[in-house]
Parts: sequence; C-alpha cells; structure tokens
Amino acid sequence: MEKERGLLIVLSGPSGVGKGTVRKAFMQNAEEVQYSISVTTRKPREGEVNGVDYFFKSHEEFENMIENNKLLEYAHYVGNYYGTPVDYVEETLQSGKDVLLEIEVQGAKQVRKHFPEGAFIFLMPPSLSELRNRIVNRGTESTDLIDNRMGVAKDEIELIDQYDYIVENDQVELACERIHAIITAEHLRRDRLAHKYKNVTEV
Ligand SMILES: Nc1ncnc2c1ncn2[C@@H]1O[C@H](COP(=O)(O)OP(=O)(O)OP(=O)(O)O)[C@@H](O)[C@H]1O
Ligand SMILES: Nc1nc2c(ncn2[C@@H]2O[C@H](COP(=O)(O)O)[C@@H](O)[C@H]2O)c(=O)[nH]1
Repeated sequence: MEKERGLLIVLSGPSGVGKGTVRKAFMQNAEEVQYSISVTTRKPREGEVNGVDYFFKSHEEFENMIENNKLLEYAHYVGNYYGTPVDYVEETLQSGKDVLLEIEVQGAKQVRKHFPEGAFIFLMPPSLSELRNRIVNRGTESTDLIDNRMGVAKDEIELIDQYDYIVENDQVELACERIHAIITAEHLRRDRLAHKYKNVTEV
C-alpha cells in the first residue's frame, strides 16, 4: 500500500511572538515532525549556526534559488530575503513524515496556494506591549529594526483570519501543548476523510 503523505504545518505570527522558542520546545517531543530549515540573506546572529538555524546565503545565491524554482515560497522581510527550500519539503512529506515551517505571513499566504490542506497556525502574543518587550529583551535588533518589526507586526496580526488556528503564546509549554492537540486533531480528520474508520462507524 502507498504511504500516506505527511501533513504540512505552518507556524506563523509576528516577529518576537516566540515562534522560534515554541518551535524548538515543540520539536523536542515531536519525533514524527521534521523542521524545514529556511534560507536567508540575513547575517547570522551570535550563536546561530549555518545549516541548523538557517542556510545563510548571499543575495546573489538567493536570487539564483528563486530563478531555479528551488523555493516553495519566499518573502522580502525588513531588508532581507527568507525562503523555504522546496525539495526538502516535498521529499519529507512524500516519505510520510510531517513538516513544520516557521515563516512570516507573506510566505504563509503563498504556501496556502500550494497546500490548501495544510494546518496553518498563527501564534499570538498576549498583547502588543508584551510583543515589544520580547523583541527588546531578546537583544538582537537595533531600536530602528525593532520599530520596523513592530510596524510590520500590526499589519501581520490583521491577517489572522487567513489561519486555521490561533494559538496564544502566553507560556511556551502551553503553546506547545496546543500545537500538539491541533496536529493530533488534523491527523484524525484526515484519517476520517480517508474512511479509515469506515468499518467501525458503519451500522
Ligand atoms: N511565552 C513566552 N513568554 C515570555 N517570553 C517568551 C515567550 N516565548 C518566547 N519568549 C521570548 O521572546 C523572545 C522572542 O522569541 P523568538 O525569538 O522565539 O520569537 P520569533 O517569533 O521567533 O521572532 P522572529 O520572528 O523575530 O525570529 C525571546 O527572547 C524568547 O525567549
Ligand atoms: N516567508 C518566510 N519567512 C521566514 C522564513 N524563515 C523565517 N522566516 C520569518 O522571517 C522573520 C524574521 O526572521 P528572523 O530570524 O530574522 O527574526 C520571522 O517572522 C521568521 O519566522 C522563510 O523561509 N520564509
């Protein structure tokens, strides 16, 4: 029997809401889910490792990837390119494993066109002031860049209706539990659509 394709999970939300933090915590207890490492032209932050946090590329290299259709989606965000390598996503889904993308909203919109059946999750901050506190306390951006990211965040939050699920990131552990529950429910829904429980439910 042919193996069932994996589920594509998209985790999006404004900069600083905690996508990376939640994703890393979530992945510790999700062996069935593979994280898709993005490509970016942004310079590595202190401690970031090429091939682990991102594949760091020059503008020219990134634009070559666009031209050669190597990206499932990409976006220009606050001065840099970010994108998802398409081959990894396709091969992993084909092998039956779920794939998690952690991307901003323009990219998520593009992915929806290719994967309408994916699970699209929007991570929400408890408040805008808490969002700013989180970016400031992370200490990785200048004040100007923080202002840029906060400006974009307000527009991003307005796109919340385009998502299947909203998860508040008040506490990392709770956010992870909510995401686990969503994925379990999505698998059960797909099984039901595939008539997996036909014999049990038929009277
Ligand atoms: N639930 C939480 N409560 C308090 N602080 C949090 C929570 N989640 C994440 N943080 C903190 O908020 C900051 C931003 O988190 P993180 O870098 O994961 O956000 P992000 O959404 O991935 O940001 P970006 O989109 O800019 O990459 C970090 O310093 C992180 O430790
Ligand atoms: N459209 C895409 N957005 C991505 C991708 N990888 C990360 N991101 C998002 O970009 C911003 C900024 O990230 P940072 O690491 O510079 O803080 C953030 O919202 C990320 O989620 C991608 O492949 N495509």
